[in-house]
Amino acid sequence: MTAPRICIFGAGAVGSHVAARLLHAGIPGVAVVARGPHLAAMREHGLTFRSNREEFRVALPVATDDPSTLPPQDIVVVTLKAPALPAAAGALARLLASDGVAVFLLNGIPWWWNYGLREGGLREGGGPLPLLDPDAALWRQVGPERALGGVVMSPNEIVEPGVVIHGAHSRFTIGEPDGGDSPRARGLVELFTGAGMPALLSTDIRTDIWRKLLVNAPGNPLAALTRLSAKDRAADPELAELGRRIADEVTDTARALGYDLTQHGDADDTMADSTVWAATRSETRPSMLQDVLLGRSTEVECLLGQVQAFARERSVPTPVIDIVLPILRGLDRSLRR
Ligand SMILES: NC(=O)C1=CN([C@@H]2O[C@H](COP(=O)(O)OP(=O)(O)OC[C@H]3O[C@@H](n4cnc5c(N)ncnc54)[C@H](OP(=O)(O)O)[C@@H]3O)[C@@H](O)[C@H]2O)C=CC1
Ligand SMILES: CC(C)(CO)C(=O)C(=O)O
Repeated sequence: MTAPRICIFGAGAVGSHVAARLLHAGIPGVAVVARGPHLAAMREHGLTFRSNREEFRVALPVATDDPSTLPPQDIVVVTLKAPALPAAAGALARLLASDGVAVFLLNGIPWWWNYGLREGGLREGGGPLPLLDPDAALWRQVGPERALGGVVMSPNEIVEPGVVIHGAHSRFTIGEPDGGDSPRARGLVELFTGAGMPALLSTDIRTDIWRKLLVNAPGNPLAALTRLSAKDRAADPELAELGRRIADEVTDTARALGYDLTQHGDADDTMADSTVWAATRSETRPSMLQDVLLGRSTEVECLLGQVQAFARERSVPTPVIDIVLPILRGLDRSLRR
């Protein structure tokens, strides 16, 4: 049997971590789609992975900014930021083999949310979410049936072109939108685990997504708006309280949709670990703060905008999100200019 073709699409912080681990583990058939100075540095010097426990460098056999030069891929690990996804829909659709699968390793509510809903969700059988997939390009071209959901618990940052630093332990949670235990989801979990990236198969990926949102919906916007680390925000009682209130509004919204975030989810131990380091220990800059510092657009809609949209559909009050969201949208607009 030939090795599957695996492509990391959007190798920035998280994607470079994944690519480095797969290549370091000797997994064949790994290609990387990246761009700009990071791509140039990786091509010239390889990709350096650094954490407080280890440092290694891998050569990239195939690295390009033009996915159309790659053969059809069996597995595409998508690590773009959410605002970059719609524009990449056509390239992603062409890159995937007809029976290929794309795992979306992103924070926040994903574009495929309304696919494979079992119960308790919004608009069962509904289609694309306008805030996340405005022209339905992802829904129509990639197709939610080729998507797997992912939750990333792994702080990473590109500190210079060609170098990714990793701030604490990692956990990747992967699941089918319909909660099924499929060979393709299981295969991905085995691939990640075998390459030294602890991974879990989730049979309830939406609950796991909501639970990670409890970290990101308060943490990323407040980090982006204040430019403070998680540790410094946790030390400020007013910011900590604001964060708690956003998390409560996320919990209320999830509950109204049928997701009980007080129950243990598939990735619960991960959440416990994450909450500890995200809230108290971490000096790592959350991904949205990295975006602001680099002058890039932010993941405002998948982290807060869609939560507010869900809340409004279910008449859940979100007074704090209603204030923070327009400010964050304003910041986002200023960065897009
Ligand atoms: N970083 C972190 O610690 C964590 C991030 N996450 C989540 O993971 C997801 C990925 O985040 P992260 O890795 O930080 O994001 P990054 O911005 O670091 O990585 C995305 C990469 O994709 C590149 N890119 C964008 N469009 C294209 C394109 N068309 N072709 C080729 N390359 C492209 C970007 O390049 P350019 O820089 O030029 O735009 C960037 O290098 C997000 O949803 C984030 O919230 C989750 C947990 C932790
Ligand atoms: C949990 C955290 C904050 C890890 O850095 C993250 O998910 C992010 O940076 O987006």
